[in-house]
Amino acid sequence: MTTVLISGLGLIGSSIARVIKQENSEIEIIGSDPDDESAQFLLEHHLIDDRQVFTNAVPLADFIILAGPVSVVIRQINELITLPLKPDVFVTDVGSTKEAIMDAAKPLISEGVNFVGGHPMAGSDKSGSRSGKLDLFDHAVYFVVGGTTANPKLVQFQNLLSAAHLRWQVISASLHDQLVSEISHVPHVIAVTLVNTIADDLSRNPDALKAAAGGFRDTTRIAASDPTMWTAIMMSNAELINHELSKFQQHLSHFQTALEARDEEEIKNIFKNAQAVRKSLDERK
Ligand SMILES: NC(=O)c1ccc[n+]([C@@H]2O[C@H](COP(=O)([O-])OP(=O)(O)OC[C@H]3O[C@@H](n4cnc5c(N)ncnc54)[C@H](O)[C@@H]3O)[C@@H](O)[C@H]2O)c1
Ligand SMILES: O=C(O)C(=O)C[C@]1(C(=O)O)C=C[C@@H](O)C=C1
Repeated sequence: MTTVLISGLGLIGSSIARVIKQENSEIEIIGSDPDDESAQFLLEHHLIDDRQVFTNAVPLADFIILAGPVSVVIRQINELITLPLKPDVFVTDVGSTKEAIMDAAKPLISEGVNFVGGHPMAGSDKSGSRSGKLDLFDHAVYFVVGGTTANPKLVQFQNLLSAAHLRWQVISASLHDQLVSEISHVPHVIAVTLVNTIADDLSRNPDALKAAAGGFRDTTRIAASDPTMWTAIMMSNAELINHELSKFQQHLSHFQTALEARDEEEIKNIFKNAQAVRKSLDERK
């Protein structure tokens, strides 16, 4: 019997459990999470078969999927070095940054443990196991760091997730973190900053926020995400995010200069450029 340990039964961990059970119901999934409510929900819905503490579950697992916040993933990788593991265990994670995680995994890898970093490029502003969905990852890119198709256990792991029809992409940790700083982390900071700016301005009239239509809602949905998860992401990719934020500030200053000068042509050029780029994103889908 194949045993999969999922540590972290929130949005991503529970969605992975759903995907595995969809086509591989015979696989035993052990869930591990300090949150009783998330674990209980998955047990009741037969999406995990058992719940155990991390240290007890690790020696039983053929596949270990670390799905807690990035800071917890790093802590658990360090813990794995001290725990008894099955000789051919495959260890992976789903964390949103990869350099810090791959660095933490170096001692484990040099002990011969089959560790491959991972990151599904799909998610939501919701958290917890109730929010997980079978189709959360449908046709999404799934980044793989440190793995090749010559790794039979990685291929088995990919087969476990076949119900999600993922688009697997091998990438280096540094390129990954650069890319996600631009397409995920900075957008998050901007959404959060926008909400806080407006909230300050509207503090004496809270009902005004309820009038917000699609524009505000679409640009700020992700600001409702879990602060613990996002703080861990910021802490582990701070330098690149900071660098990208400086570029953002330059673009913002450029826009302000054009606005102050009532430079109609430049304002329209800025909008035209963004429109073309944003439309091309939908065409490529
Ligand atoms: N939310 C997204 O959109 C998204 C997308 C891709 C990857 N990720 C990454 O996936 C990971 C999980 O994110 P999520 O959205 O599922 O968050 P979540 O908040 O829904 O779930 C995280 C879970 O980890 C649990 N946890 C905390 N400490 C733990 C510990 N010591 N041992 C075991 N579990 C522990 C929490 O109780 C919670 O249930 C993060 O590393 C995140 O960066 C998130
Ligand atoms: O769709 C969302 O709500 C997300 O925030 C998903 C999202 C992102 O696109 O930034 C969030 C974090 C991840 O690591 C990957 C995906």
